[in-house]
Amino acid sequence: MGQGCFSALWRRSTHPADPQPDKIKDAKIIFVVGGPGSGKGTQCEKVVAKYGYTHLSSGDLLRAEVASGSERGKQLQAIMQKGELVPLDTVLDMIKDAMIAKADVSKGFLIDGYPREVKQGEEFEKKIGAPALLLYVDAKSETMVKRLMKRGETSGRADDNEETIKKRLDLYYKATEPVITFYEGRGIVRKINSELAVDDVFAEVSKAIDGLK
Ligand SMILES: Nc1ncnc2c1ncn2[C@H]1C[C@H](O)[C@@H](COP(=O)(O)OP(=O)(O)O)O1
Ligand SMILES: [Mg+2]
Repeated sequence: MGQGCFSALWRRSTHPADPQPDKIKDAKIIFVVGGPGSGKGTQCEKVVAKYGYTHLSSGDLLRAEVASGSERGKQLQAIMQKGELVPLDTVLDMIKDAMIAKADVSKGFLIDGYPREVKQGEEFEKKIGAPALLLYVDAKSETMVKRLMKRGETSGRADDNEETIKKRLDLYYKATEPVITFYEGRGIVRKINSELAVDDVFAEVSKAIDGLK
């Protein structure tokens, strides 16, 4: 998406009188939650191909915004360079803008990498809507480390190195696992065994999505 388009959406979606956000009010929303390297992105790609959902990865959105050189990207980069957390509202507004942009063509939305903590889930529901399903992509921490180290050989991602991987895993167990417990209370969590081969994992994912209709 060009940055001109993005900033236009940014202005529109934050205007209180604008009808645009209504377009996503009834959208089918799936949260995809799992540790780094558990296979979220891999499964989301397959869901896009089979079901026509739109895949929105919060990390990809942030990285794309930085790469675009836009004003918002520059602000994000400055925050990230200082080693500070990107504000919750910024990530959420980016997701919301991307959802509005795709509302007419999408069968539903896969929200990957968000919420990272319970508070983010609550804010999402206030500003956008409630998820119909939470796919809990579950792999052992040894498996995640192994996959990330391998991904790091080609991903070019600065965070795919042993030291950062440990930190990301710690944060995942501390902050993100409570998200799963929170939504278990609502009965929308489907646990997916991501230790299996990609296609076998996808068979479980498909069953969970088919169960939505
Ligand atoms: N079921 C599976 N079996 C083996 N490798 C897998 C796998 N699912 C994903 N991978 C590989 C692909 C990537 O190189 C790496 C991390 O996957 P990913 O989809 O990028 O994870 P995430 O988006 O959860 O961080 O592991
Ligand atoms: Mg990913």
